Amino acid sequence: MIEIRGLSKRFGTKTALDNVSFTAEDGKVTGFLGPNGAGKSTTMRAALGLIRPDAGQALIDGRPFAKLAAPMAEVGAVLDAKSAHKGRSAYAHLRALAATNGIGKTRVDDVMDITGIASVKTRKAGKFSLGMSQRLSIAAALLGDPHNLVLDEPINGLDPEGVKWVRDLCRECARQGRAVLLSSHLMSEVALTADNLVIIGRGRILETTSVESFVAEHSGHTLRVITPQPDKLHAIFAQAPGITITPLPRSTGDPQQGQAFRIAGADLARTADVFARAQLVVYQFIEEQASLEDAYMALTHASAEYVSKEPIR
Ligand SMILES: Nc1ncnc2c1ncn2[C@@H]1O[C@H](COP(=O)(O)OP(=O)(O)OP(=O)(O)O)[C@@H](O)[C@H]1O
Repeated sequence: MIEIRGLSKRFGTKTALDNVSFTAEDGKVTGFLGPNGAGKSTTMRAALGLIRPDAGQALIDGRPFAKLAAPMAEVGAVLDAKSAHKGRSAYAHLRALAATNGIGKTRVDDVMDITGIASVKTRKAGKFSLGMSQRLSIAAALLGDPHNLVLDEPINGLDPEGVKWVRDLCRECARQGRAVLLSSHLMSEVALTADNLVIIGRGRILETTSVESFVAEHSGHTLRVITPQPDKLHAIFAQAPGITITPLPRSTGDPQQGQAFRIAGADLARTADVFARAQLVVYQFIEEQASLEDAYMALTHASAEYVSKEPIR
């Protein structure tokens, strides 16, 4: 179990973490999501004792990293895929790590098999593609057969087969009872892999929830309507509890006249019937599948540090 308790960290005048707390439970994959610069890596580095927080603490199975008796057996980490010595072969890199941590040769062979890099064991790490480097980092993380895994954007650079492999590996590790903390900035990826979600923006926790709850809350159908009679539209649903009407910005291809709205909580056929009986004029009426990515973007947009303001010209 990885417990993050009230972590705060400033770099100069920059607040990287502001009272961050959450738990990555045993037997679960915890997706750690946030836009660039949100504080994911800083939190993970603090959990691994690489950064000293200004306040709060991070505990691995109840103890700070510095107090772990056999760190590689307790927590394995992928922080930087390209951290291996460029001039060393993959095997020599893993062998050196194993030797300094009292881990035998057979485990080196095991993790090379698990991560699919046995056939390139003699190749220098500097010649590895980003995807192969990710596999090598994961092999190093697994060396000590750790009870906890901290994986910072492990799918970066992987091809679809590699992405699926990381997903299956995370699921299998959780099934074996390990705590897996997996960072990403892609909701679509995390939703397929994680049990729980921790969403962070500008160093603050925005939401901690389960994937199941997030999906149930955000992936429903909504209706999009464009009407020149917005007052009439509001009047139709004025007495309808559970139905919300939100004005939408105009999209490319929308009719020139009328105002666009999203209607949540209403059924397509019944709404069409109500519109017909009320003689509401509509220029467009469609059912949309709200995407998880949209919900996540809406949640984090206000706290995104790097947002493009201009379209590409
Ligand atoms: N060593 C450092 N010195 C100064 N500022 C730092 C340092 N490390 C991180 N920061 C700043 O702290 C904030 C959080 O950074 P962090 O790397 O934790 O974000 P992240 O969520 O991992 O982002 P990304 O997805 O881009 O990796 C950012 O504004 C970053 O610029």
